[in-house]
Amino acid sequence: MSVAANIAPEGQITKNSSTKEVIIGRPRSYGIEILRNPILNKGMAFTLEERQTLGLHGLLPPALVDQDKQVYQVMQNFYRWDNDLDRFIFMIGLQDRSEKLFYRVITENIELMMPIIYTPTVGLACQKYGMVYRKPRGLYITIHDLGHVYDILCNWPVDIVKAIVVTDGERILGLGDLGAYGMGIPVGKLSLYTACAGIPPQSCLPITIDVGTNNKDLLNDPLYIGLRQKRVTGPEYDKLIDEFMKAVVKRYGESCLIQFEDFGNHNAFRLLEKYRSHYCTFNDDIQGTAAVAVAGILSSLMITKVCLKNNVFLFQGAGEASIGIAKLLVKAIVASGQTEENALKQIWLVDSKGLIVKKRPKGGVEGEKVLFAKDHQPLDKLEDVVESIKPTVLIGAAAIPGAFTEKILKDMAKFNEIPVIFALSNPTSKAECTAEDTYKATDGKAVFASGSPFDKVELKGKTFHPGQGNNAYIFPGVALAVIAVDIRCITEEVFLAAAESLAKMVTKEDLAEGRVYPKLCQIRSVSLQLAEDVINYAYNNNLAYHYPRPSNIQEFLRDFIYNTDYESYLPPVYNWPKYNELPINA
Ligand SMILES: O=C([O-])CC(=O)C(=O)O
Ligand SMILES: [Mg+2]
Repeated sequence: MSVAANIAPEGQITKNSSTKEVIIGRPRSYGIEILRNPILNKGMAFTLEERQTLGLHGLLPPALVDQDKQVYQVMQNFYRWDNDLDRFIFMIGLQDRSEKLFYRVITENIELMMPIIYTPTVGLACQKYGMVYRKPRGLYITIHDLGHVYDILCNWPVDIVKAIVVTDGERILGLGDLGAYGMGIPVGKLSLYTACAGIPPQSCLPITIDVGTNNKDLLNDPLYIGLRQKRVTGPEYDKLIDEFMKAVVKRYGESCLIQFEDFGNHNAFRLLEKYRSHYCTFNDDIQGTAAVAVAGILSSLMITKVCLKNNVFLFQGAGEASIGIAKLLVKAIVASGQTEENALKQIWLVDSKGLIVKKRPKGGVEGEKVLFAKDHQPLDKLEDVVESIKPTVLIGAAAIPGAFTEKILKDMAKFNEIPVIFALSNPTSKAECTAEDTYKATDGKAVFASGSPFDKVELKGKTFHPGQGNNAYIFPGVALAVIAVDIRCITEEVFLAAAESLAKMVTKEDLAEGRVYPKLCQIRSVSLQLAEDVINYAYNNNLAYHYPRPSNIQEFLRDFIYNTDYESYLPPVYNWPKYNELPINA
């Protein structure tokens, strides 16, 4: 018998499935539901009046614990765990219990928490998602749901969603195909929407599109939570994505932002080109990463003092990140007054077949790579390429750990007074080299940044501060701008504006310490400033639909920002006359 069938009108005696006669009518109190709802739950911070009014009295221990003390209690628990995966599970548990407390803890301890709820730990959590999974968070749309995607979106209990992060799990960080286990990424990215840019969590929706996985380990994993089949590709895949895009607009309107995350290379570029001018969408791995890397390059040139047009850029990898960065870099070079032709000459790429040159013995050059193919003899090994073209800036984004060998790092220091080395692959285990390797091999001369965090390095009595060139400096601020002023077409120039904004926020002190990004502990104020700069760019270039243009953008944004303070659930006190003094109707 269904639960609904058991519920009788208030006070009526009925029978439940266990034949005992009980009063089942409307429960006297829904208080327990409030405690079970992470959006409403304040735990022991409910006041005595609230406990009595809401039917919570007796359901909680008698002590009152305000939010400050709850934060202290959370942190005490957090430090008890001796590994990051347990800390991740603990924090997700908190998110499931009390959303406001979760975001207060994350926001106030962002430097400590980001490596847990985001890269690198989120990567490990995705690899073990079958074990980590506790409660539903986000939507799963599978290839078998073709024709019903809108109905699934209608099952999401929130009617106003402003932003979706979607993955199909094919290339989760640098870890490859994790199928439905990839859900950790949209969830983690959206947590940063709130923690870094104050976007209310209720307006965010994580989605995993499950078309199967080609990861044999997962197909044999008894805990796997996704479809146990090979990836569906081709027209059927495209049909599902197309239906998904249309269903989002039907359910949430054309202003709903759709952030693509961790799709395979072949789909990422294709889908971005297909949808970018008709939908409010961007690809974080192509465009977000591009903006953060270009920002890092612009600020590292403040240290090296080599002007943009005199640099030689070499990319290890020619996938989403490398091509995205290379293309945005061309725009940055052109914006500094050079021709596109000259800008392209400065940028070299290496893929799995070696240096990208026009005539390759091992097959041709395709797609976006064609732009960057050079008239040069083919070279297979990165070491030979570095020796031959002598880059000033070396960027890794192909998830090949150790790709930047000691010889390469030493050569970079030989060819440049201050070499710039970015090991951007995630998580930490996939970085092309470590911060320590870099500083040691270059005798502390290099400017270094990585996608996932590295600790500071002590060398010969000096302290080096590696920067974290992660798109987390970009996507929350861009998303806030997009949502706040209704930007419906997110152009490449928006990301250039974001990159310039981020580079501008790097201070002289940061540069003096070799840091090419603002300190991570400032990421919240950085994201808000970046949002403001993007909003100004959008209004100046007719991209914002929100009308009229706010006169004070900071004040305007403040209205949007999620507040982690608990609200009172008691009714407001009205200034009415006493009831017995009210005139009585004749
Ligand atoms: O998630 C991150 O840390 C950065 C990113 O988008 C990726 O590596 O795919
Ligand atoms: Mg990504």
